[in-house]
Amino acid sequence: MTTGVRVAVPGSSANLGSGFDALGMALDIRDEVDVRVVDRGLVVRVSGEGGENVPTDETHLVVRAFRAACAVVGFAPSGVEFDCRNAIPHSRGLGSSAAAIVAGVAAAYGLAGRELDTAALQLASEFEGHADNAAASMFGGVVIAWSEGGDYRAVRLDPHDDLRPVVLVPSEESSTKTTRGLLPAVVPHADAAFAAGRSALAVHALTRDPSLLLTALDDRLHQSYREPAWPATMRVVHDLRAAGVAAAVSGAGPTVLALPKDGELPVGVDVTGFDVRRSAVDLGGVRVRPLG
Ligand SMILES: Nc1ncnc2c1ncn2[C@@H]1O[C@H](COP(=O)(O)OP(=O)(O)O)[C@@H](O)[C@H]1O
Ligand SMILES: N[C@@H](CCOP(=O)(O)O)C(=O)O
Repeated sequence: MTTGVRVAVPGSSANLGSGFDALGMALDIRDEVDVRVVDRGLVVRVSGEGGENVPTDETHLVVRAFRAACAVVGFAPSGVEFDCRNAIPHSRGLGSSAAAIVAGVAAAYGLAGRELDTAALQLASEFEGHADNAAASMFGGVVIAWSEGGDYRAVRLDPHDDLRPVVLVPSEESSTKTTRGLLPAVVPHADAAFAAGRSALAVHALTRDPSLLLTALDDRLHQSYREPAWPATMRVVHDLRAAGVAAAVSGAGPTVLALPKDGELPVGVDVTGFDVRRSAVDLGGVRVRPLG
């Protein structure tokens, strides 16, 4: 049995505008976690993003997901050490929590010599509360995620080669839990119909015809309700869209996801206060390899 694994897990952008809680895309920004089985105890070391804020005991999210996955695969380590090197910004809508959870699950499966399976996606999605980010981090590419009678499921799609994501990351944080609380219990039927059409179109635009992205990423289910949490984000989304760039709030915000035709943002859109990062779609999802 392997006594150590290195896990590299991508962040993600969920919703993709019109696909609230359903669509996700993996991004080429990765956290890396080394997990080693030792004689006893628990050690958690964290560097990079969130290093000063996350706990370093059993309540650490990677550890919690690891323990839960160990129970699923029947693996009982005597002791364990975690070295977390984080690159995915926390609480910005780039799927850091899902990535942490997928890292913990993948580490447990890797140490037990098991391939990731439907139970792994189920566990990661239950932890997160929705499967869009978790499936993207697990499988890479573009995902459609759904739940059925309590079971979380997802399919992975190959993104169109021309997708050149740009993420605009503000310094302010926003908790996904908090902004889910801003969503109404019901929406107008016309908005639901709009969302059904646009999200179906988004699947085509993301995989076959990016010229349709501007129309396809238009949302009526979540962004406007959440706007009070991040007005500057919505101003940038509106300005980019008015300039012809497909843009949406990434996940539950406050990052903006843009998919400009050539990967370049137009001059003239004021992005002051945002760290503009050119990215790429991560195609492979979480990677696990033995540690030497
Ligand atoms: N790599 C990580 N290690 C430990 N905890 C993490 C990690 N990433 C995220 N978290 C936890 O998840 C919270 C952010 O989750 P959330 O509000 O869903 O935002 P995000 O969009 O970044 O997933 C952080 O404040 C932290 O408590
Ligand atoms: N569908 C979820 C996605 C949350 O993504 P995150 O990266 O902000 O955690 C939602 O919109 O609540």
